[in-house]
Amino acid sequence: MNPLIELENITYKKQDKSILQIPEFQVYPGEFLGIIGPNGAGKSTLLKLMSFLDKQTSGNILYRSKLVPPGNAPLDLRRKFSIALQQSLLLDGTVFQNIALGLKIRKIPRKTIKEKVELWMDRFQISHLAKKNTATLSGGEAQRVNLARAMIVEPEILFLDEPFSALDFPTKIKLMEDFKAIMEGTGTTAVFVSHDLMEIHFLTNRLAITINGEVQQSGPTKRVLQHPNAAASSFLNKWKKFYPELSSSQFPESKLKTAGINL
Ligand SMILES: Nc1ncnc2c1ncn2[C@@H]1O[C@H](COP(=O)(O)OP(=O)(O)OP(=O)(O)O)[C@@H](O)[C@H]1O
Repeated sequence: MNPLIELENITYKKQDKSILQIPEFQVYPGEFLGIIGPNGAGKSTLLKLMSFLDKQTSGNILYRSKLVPPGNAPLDLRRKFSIALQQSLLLDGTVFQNIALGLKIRKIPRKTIKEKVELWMDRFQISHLAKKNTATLSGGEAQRVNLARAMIVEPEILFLDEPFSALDFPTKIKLMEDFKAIMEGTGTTAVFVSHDLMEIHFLTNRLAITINGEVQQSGPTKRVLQHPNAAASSFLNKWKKFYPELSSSQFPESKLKTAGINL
């Protein structure tokens, strides 16, 4: 399968400090790719480069095998992507208006916008909030609006930077379950930066462990978690206090089930 995005010999530096060095990395169609690693490892920077929000210092990024001019990705390409961050960054206005935004910018007819907003509010179970001002939403509601707003434009890739990390545990679990079902239903490719192994295990089917600006290991999520290399182990070891079974060959599905997550 041809990758959607390919990174070749990427470096990223700030004030002469090397932040990323990635000889090669790919995002494949239909996958839910997780990127995990310690603070400052370069996860968000990697996501910004792949979504063309920032420009690499050297190296090439290809989209569907075509070289994208560094720092100059065309608008029609950038419009193929959606991004959802930890802070939902909703505009003042109603839930309906916020979700409609991307379609309005694309000059979609009003009737189609209404139908699509209703569909996506239904999928994210927020139809009852349509007329509410976004300033009055709970954290979980706001993140549902944020994700609906990102998905309504039917992106080729959805980039997610810790969208669940500010939510309390029961809110997070319910949203992740609903979100997973939506993503499986649409088959949208996703790239998901997270600190949280539970989120990664629940949502992703491929995983890249990033440490000190390098992708230390990547592969199918369960395989990477069950058979981490030496560098990945040093990061994953910190999770042992939450998931002691991680040190054995069996990843702790029982623990997640106890936490209310069905795999
Ligand atoms: N614009 C910038 N100027 C200077 N340093 C930067 C800049 N952007 C990122 N960095 C540095 O690059 C490194 C990687 O940052 P990045 O935010 O990508 O890491 P991260 O893995 O996403 O971290 P976290 O998990 O804490 O969010 C950090 O040391 C950060 O301080």
